[in-house]
Amino acid sequence: MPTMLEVTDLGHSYRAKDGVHEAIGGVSFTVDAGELVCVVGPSGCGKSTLLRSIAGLISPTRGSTTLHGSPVQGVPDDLAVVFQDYSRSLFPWLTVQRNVEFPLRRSLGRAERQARAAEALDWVGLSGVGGKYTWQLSGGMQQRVAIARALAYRPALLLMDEPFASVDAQTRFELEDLLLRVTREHASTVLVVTHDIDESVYLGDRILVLSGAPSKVVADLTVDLPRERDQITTRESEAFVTLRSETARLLHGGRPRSTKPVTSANQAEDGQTVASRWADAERAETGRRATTT
Ligand SMILES: Nc1ncnc2c1ncn2[C@@H]1O[C@H](COP(=O)(O)OP(=O)(O)OP(=O)(O)O)[C@@H](O)[C@H]1O
Repeated sequence: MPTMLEVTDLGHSYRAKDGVHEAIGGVSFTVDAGELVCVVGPSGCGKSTLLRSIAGLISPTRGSTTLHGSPVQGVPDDLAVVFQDYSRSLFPWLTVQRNVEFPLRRSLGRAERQARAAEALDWVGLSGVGGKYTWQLSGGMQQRVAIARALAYRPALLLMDEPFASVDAQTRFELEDLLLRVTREHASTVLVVTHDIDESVYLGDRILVLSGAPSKVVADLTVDLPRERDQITTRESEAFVTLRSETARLLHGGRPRSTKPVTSANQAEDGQTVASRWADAERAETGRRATTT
């Protein structure tokens, strides 16, 4: 499969009251067309910053991103983002149908826009609710509207930032299955940021494990599970349990089991160096938070 996304030595620093805070410390990876890649990392390591940089919403302080070969400078036309907080990303004064049509208003005529929105609502099982307002729907249904809106746009890359963190556990499972079904049916390329290790294994073709800030890729794990997944049998399988443990171990500063570099694109780092820097960063972050609260 051709490379859809190429992130090279991406770094971002914020100006803070007490100086400069380096959130991302030089991250490199690629995502092939049709892949679903999950990004996990400790809280505050810069996952959202990474996603916002890839989306062109902020300018990284170093490195570069290309989307199907074109440098990302500003928000690319063929990219869609789904955020955790659906209540802030959907417009309460528009109907569900109009919300889904909204990003298409400049690129398509009315009839085609309506057809695309209706089709996307059908993909997410919401064909009957196009005339309702978003506030008349449950949280899970609202997030399905947000997913439909992103898919109707037919993006080259779908970015998702903790997309299911605001719904209850049962709805989360349903939305995970919905995402797997619709993105596979449409061969979508997806990058999902999540803090949930189980979710990263359940959804991903690959998992990128980030260190604490300034974050780096400490492991690029291939999810060796059948593409057809099931909330019960997949989660019970030995391969799932093993990969979940390995991801958790790496997240808590364990050394990558492999002695070879974690990704060909990532600057090779010694696992011990990463682990100890991670612990240092977490201690610094805890101290920083304690002094600011
Ligand atoms: N606009 C900003 N200005 C200054 N610092 C920021 C800004 N946004 C984020 N940060 C800091 O950058 C670091 C990374 O934040 P980010 O939200 O990207 O992390 P995260 O891994 O997504 O966090 P979480 O898992 O808690 O959602 C944090 O220390 C955060 O406080």
